[in-house]
Formats: sequence, structure tokens, C-alpha cells
Amino acid sequence: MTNNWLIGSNNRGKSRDLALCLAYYGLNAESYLSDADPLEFPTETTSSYVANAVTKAQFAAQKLQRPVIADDSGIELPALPDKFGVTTARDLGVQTSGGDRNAAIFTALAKVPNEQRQAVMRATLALAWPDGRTITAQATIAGYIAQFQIGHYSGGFDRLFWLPRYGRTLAELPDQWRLPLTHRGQAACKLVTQLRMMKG
Ligand SMILES: O=c1[nH]c(=O)c2ncn([C@@H]3O[C@H](COP(=O)(O)OP(=O)(O)OP(=O)(O)O)[C@@H](O)[C@H]3O)c2[nH]1
Repeated sequence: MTNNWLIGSNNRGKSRDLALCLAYYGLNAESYLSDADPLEFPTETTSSYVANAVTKAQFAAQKLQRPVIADDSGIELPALPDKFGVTTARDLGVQTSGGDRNAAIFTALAKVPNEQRQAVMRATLALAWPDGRTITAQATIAGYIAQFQIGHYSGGFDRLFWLPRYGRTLAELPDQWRLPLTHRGQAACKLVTQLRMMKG
């Protein structure tokens, strides 16, 4: 496939992870920041991952005049239905760094019984072309919030996101296991499949 896909995100950790996920399915993409000044993306909605991802992708595709893939993602905790989800970044504080974001999740769950520590991570990807055409893909991964952070293969929420089937956190799984399992990896698979179907 062509090499001209750009990732439209100001979050470097997310951009790295998304590039790995897309590469796993054969699509080479790089952060738009490797060749452009940071963009100020439009303010996100509080209700729709799809609308947020589409807005970011279309905005960047227009500005950069290149096809752009954007991601809106979040963590959903059924025990705390009014927190996180589509407003994860804002609930955690955009300026909060990775380790502190994870600490904030532990704090939020401090009074929740162990058997209610279920969690879902959701990723929505949008690929927009400069002429306005756009496709989207969404996927989730279900697991539990661990009692402590562990694992070094990846960072962020992966270090606290525990998968009962594997008895490990996502960050304890090497990329060849982790990428096809994660919300972002599965969404990347769906997006690349759609793209291949469009190209015949
Ligand atoms: O370690 C993580 N693994 C994940 O899978 C994940 N999904 C969501 N998050 C958190 O939620 C915000 C998303 O917000 P978000 O999608 O609006 O992106 P963002 O604002 O960071 O960057 P941009 O892409 O909009 O420029 C991020 O900042 C993170 O704090 C994640 N953290």
C-alpha cells in the first residue's frame, strides 16, 4: 500500500501505538508532526467518539492536504458510568502525564468492590481525504482494572488493563500478541480492510 498516510494526533504515545497497529495490518503511517507544526484541533464533543474522530481527521486532511487517520479513544468503567468514556482525556486532565493518569483511575476505583473493576477500552478511527471522503472503524477490548501497574512492553492504560484470559495486563504482552487484541489494533484491522475493499 502507499506510504502517504498521516496520523492526525497531538498525543505522541497514541501516534506511536496507532502506527504500530496500522503497520501490523500492512499500512505505513507516520505522525503528521514529523513534517508539520502542531495543529490546534477543534474542541471535542462530549457525546460521540465517531464525531470527534471524524472532525479531527477531516480538519487535519484539509489543513495538510493529505489523507489523515485520527483516533478518538477512551476507557469505560461500568462501576462509574458518569466518568471517563468519550470524555476520558478531559476527566483525567489533558496535561496529566501517563503515570498520573493511571493513578487517577486507581483513585476513582478506590471504593469500588474488586468484582466490579470491569473496564472497556474503545477506539474509533477515522480516515479522511482532503476531498472530504471519510471512513470510520471502531473496536473495543474488555478486561479489568488491575490492583497495580505492571508490564513494560507498552505504556499508558495498558499497564493497568488486566485480561483474565491471559492472566496478564496488556503491557505484559509482546506486540505480536498485544496488537491484534487491543481496541486500537482491532479498529486498525477494520479500517485497513475497508480501505482494501475500496481499492478493489
Ligand atoms: O494509555 C492509553 N491507552 C489508550 O488506549 C487510551 N485511550 C484513551 N486514553 C486516554 O484518553 C485520552 C484520549 O483522548 P483523545 O482520544 O481525545 O486523544 P488526545 O486528546 O490525547 O489526543 P488527540 O489525538 O486528540 O490529539 C488520552 O489522552 C489518554 O489519556 C488512553 N490511554
